[in-house]
Parts: sequence; C-alpha cells; structure tokens
Amino acid sequence: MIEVRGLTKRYGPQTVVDDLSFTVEAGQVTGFLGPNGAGKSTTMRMIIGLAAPDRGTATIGGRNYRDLAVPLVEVGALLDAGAVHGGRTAYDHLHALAVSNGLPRKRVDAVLARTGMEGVAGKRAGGFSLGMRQRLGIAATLLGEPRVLIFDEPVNGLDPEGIRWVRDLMRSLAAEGRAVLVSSHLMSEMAQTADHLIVIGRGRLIADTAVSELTRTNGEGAVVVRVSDRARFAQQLSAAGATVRDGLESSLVVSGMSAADIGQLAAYHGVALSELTPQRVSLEEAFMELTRDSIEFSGVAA
Ligand SMILES: Nc1ncnc2c1ncn2[C@@H]1O[C@H](COP(=O)(O)OP(=O)(O)OP(=O)(O)O)[C@@H](O)[C@H]1O
Repeated sequence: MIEVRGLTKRYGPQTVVDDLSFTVEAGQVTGFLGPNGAGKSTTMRMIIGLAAPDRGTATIGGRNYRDLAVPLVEVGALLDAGAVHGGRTAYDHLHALAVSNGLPRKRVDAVLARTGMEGVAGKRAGGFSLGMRQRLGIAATLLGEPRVLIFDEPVNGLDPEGIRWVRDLMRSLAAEGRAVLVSSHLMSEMAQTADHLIVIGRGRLIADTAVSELTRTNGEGAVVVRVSDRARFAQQLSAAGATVRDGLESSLVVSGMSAADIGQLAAYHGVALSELTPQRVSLEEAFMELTRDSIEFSGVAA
C-alpha cells in the first residue's frame, strides 16, 4: 500500500533520510522505529507530500500523494495532534473537514463514535487534554475511511489508558484490512502493537522484519547455569561445544547451547543443577543493539 523506494532527503549538509526503501502492507500494523532524530517524521512528511524528496519516491497505492484526487479517502495521516483550531468544537472541526472533502455528515458522527468522543463533540478543542486532542486528530484521519493510515508518535504523552486505547484502535484498523504505519522511539511499545517493524537510524534502514522474527533471532540468548562443581561442569560444557564464561555470584553463562541440551549434558554427567535460566534478550535490548551506532547524541559516561 505504501512503497518507499530510495527515498533521500538532505537539509543543508545533513542527509536526514538516506536511500530508504520499505513497503507497508495492508492488514498489518507496521511499526516505524528509530531513535530521536532518526528521520521518521521526515520520511512520513515525504510520504504525504509535506516535504519533497531529493531523490527516490514514496507512493500510496502506486500513486504520489499529490496525485490523489481526494487524499482524505485514500490516506489518513496524523503527524501533529496540536494542529487544530482551538476555538472550534470537535464537531465543527470534523464537519468542516468533511464538507471540504465532499464527505457526508454521517461520517462525522461515525468517527466521533469510533473514537469515543460523542460526549465532548460540542466542546471547544482548545480546552481538550492531550489525550482528547489525540482522539480528535485520529477521528479526522478516519473521516474518509482510508485504506492507509499514518500516525507519528501517537502515544507520546498519553496515560496508560490512552496508550491502550490507541494500541487497540491500530490493531482493529489493521484487522479491517487497512495498512497502518505508526512511528515510535520505543521498541517495547511497538512490540505490543506492530506485526512488522521498519527500524531506521541516521536516516538509514537498519531492519525490516516481522516482530515474531526479531523475537526469534534475538530471543535466543545465553543460559545461566549454577552447579556445585563449577570448573568441572564448565569443562564438560566446553568439550560439548558450548562457550562458557563466569557469571555473577558463581554462576556460569553458557552460549551456543540450548537450556534443554545443557540439562541433558548435566544428566549424562550426573551433575545436579541448582539453576538453569535462559536469558531472553528483550526487544528493547535488541533495538538498542541494532541502533547503537546510530544514536545522534549518545550519553558519554563521566
Ligand atoms: N525542516 C528541517 N530543516 C532542517 N533540519 C531538519 C528539518 N526537519 C528535520 N530536520 C532534521 O532532520 C533530522 C531528522 O528529523 P526527524 O524529525 O525526521 O526525526 P525523527 O526520527 O522523527 O525524530 P523524533 O523521534 O525526535 O521526532 C533531525 O536531525 C532534524 O533536526
């Protein structure tokens, strides 16, 4: 649904999006991840025609955003929830958008219902909490029932209930067959929402992978083992092909062998294990590892 090919953007001497290519499929939530300043917003702005690429293309359903007759019915995008006229009521804001895009009034009622805003439809947007402004922004993206949705950091600043609501909405939009592209700098957040991940750092593609795949490749970490005769079991493990190092509090940290195989080896040698713990690398750690070299301003230990 969204095709990004060789997309490149420079601001002065800085290349903020660098030869980026990826595809956002229908029926999925695609998480767009990267540290602050990685180029996520700039990429999204190019997809919806708010910034011009220096090279490459970004198309929606095979066409440039500017060639879409009524963009709102093809793609809904929320890049900045603050961009609402504060003096207007939620209803008037949505109604004006509907009218200017030739959409029927009943769509306004539909999106107010879908975003749980019927109760505040008559209130001025200027008095809205961040959570409500976010809902209003999302309501606007849904007016034209677009097949493609783009959200830039939609959960930023929301409370847990708001985060949960946004997450559930993204999932239900994907379940309806829509393509949903959503950016975040938090892997933990994306891991709970997205089916697929595009990870960028310094404007470049770092990973383009299914969430399940990332968990699989990065989830098989080392195994912490505790036995009474540490030196002897370490030798037996090494002889069986594992890599062994000393861990905390007299434990062994074993890699290159599964917990099940370590258990088998211990049984074979008649060794009693007092601990056998596979170390799951969290997605957050996998993300830190992936983007380590591309953090714009990393903290330097004093
Ligand atoms: N209009 C602009 N003029 C000059 N530089 C810009 C402009 N817009 C963005 N940049 C720079 O481009 C880089 C990428 O910014 P961008 O906002 O796309 O990153 P991001 O991944 O969305 O980050 P964040 O998570 O902080 O929003 C940054 O270094 C930023 O300072």
